Amino acid sequence: MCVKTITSFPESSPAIDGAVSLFNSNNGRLLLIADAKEITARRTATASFLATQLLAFKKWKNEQKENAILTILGCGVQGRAHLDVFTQLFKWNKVKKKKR
Ligand SMILES: NC(=O)C1=CN([C@@H]2O[C@H](COP(=O)(O)OP(=O)(O)OC[C@H]3O[C@@H](n4cnc5c(N)ncnc54)[C@H](OP(=O)(O)O)[C@@H]3O)[C@@H](O)[C@H]2O)C=CC1
Ligand SMILES: O=C(O)C1=NCCCC1
Repeated sequence: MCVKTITSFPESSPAIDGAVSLFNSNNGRLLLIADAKEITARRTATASFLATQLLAFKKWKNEQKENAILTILGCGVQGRAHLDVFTQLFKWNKVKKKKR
């Protein structure tokens, strides 16, 4: 059994904090408490990549793949996690990062 507790304070930096608690589902014992920031960052970026692959990459012709540009808007925790996952799993012609 697993519970994730998240706080979201958009004016704070980073905006998201929290904890993941994992319990043994046979006896209810607490097994671990982990940082939810890291897990949420990796989970969300991986889900974005899978969605992009199913909805876009699979339908692209070779020419579109060769000319693809990745643009990251906002360079916080999610921006960095998305940059990591999207550049590791797909080859881009150009990568742009937009900060304010
Ligand atoms: N769908 C999902 O599962 C999830 C969604 N989220 C959402 O993703 C978003 C980002 O979260 P996270 O990366 O953790 O937050 P962070 O606080 O780590 O990063 C937010 C970034 O946005 C930048 N930013 C804020 N306002 C502007 C602006 N006007 N123009 C350009 N950049 C701006 C900040 O810049 P600066 O450093 O200058 O302040 C900061 O780098 C949030 O809306 C959050 O709710 C998060 C986790 C999971
Ligand atoms: O963990 C999630 O999923 C979140 N979604 C929206 C913003 C906060 C975290």
